[in-house]
Amino acid sequence: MAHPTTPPASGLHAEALERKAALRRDLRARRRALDPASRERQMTAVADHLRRLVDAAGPRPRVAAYLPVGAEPDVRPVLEEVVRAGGTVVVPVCLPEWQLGWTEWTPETELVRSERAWVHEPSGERRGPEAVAAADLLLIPAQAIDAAGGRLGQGGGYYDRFLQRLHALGGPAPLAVVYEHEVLETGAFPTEPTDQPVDGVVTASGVHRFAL
Ligand SMILES: Nc1nc2c(c(=O)[nH]1)N(C=O)[C@@H](CNc1ccc(C(=O)N[C@@H](CCC(=O)O)C(=O)O)cc1)CN2
Ligand SMILES: Nc1ncnc2c1ncn2[C@@H]1O[C@H](COP(=O)(O)OP(=O)(O)OP(=O)(O)O)[C@@H](O)[C@H]1O
Repeated sequence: MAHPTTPPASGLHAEALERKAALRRDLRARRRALDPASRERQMTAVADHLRRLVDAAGPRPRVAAYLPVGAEPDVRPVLEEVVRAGGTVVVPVCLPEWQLGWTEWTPETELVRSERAWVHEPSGERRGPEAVAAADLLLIPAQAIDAAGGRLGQGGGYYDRFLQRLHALGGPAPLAVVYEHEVLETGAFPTEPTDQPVDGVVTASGVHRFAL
């Protein structure tokens, strides 16, 4: 049997989950249809903003980020620069029960297809949330962010569960990285009590921090 990519829906939330699933399909299609010139322009600007955030962390920056899949914003060039500059990068790995573990990454790290989600990840030693709590910068993927910092992800609830655990440890403020058209008005997607907001969002327009 194939591994389920999303947890079973409880009856109570079924309607909200269906609305989110429909919006996810639209957003995926829009990402794939992005004009290559616009994608390129946005990624260049995003990389400039990310470089400034990394520089502000001082020497040997410690960054927790994601390895992009599909048409997700490509943060990899900046992650490569972090490693070249003597810093460290940790990336997520999908564990059972929709939990995220973390593992160190360099441009040489071999990636394997996750058994649990449509992502590639390193097969090295798994670390817990303390690997991220020690980071200077935490970049997370999203399909959309609303004007209050609400996050629409891939639907696994991986980051909701993880951010809840991270907050108990302190740790860096999570920043989502998305395309400009993916910052939506509040109410554009339903939020649930378990949804963990982000502290800010990085787009081509800049770094915007929400008043939480
Ligand atoms: N890069 C990345 N890593 C991540 C996540 C993520 O969202 N992005 N996750 C967050 O929980 C976890 C994995 N969950 C995922 C669940 C579904 C899909 C997926 O079906 N992706 C589509 C379309 C992606 C797009 O273009 O927007 C695909 O690849 O077809 C990806 C990740 C952990 N690692
Ligand atoms: N801390 C939690 N404990 C139990 N269930 C949770 C928790 N956080 C989220 N969930 C459940 O996980 C499911 C998926 O959540 P949601 O649609 O918010 O995923 P997402 O944030 O888009 O996904 P991802 O973080 O993987 O990108 C929902 O049914 C939600 O209720």
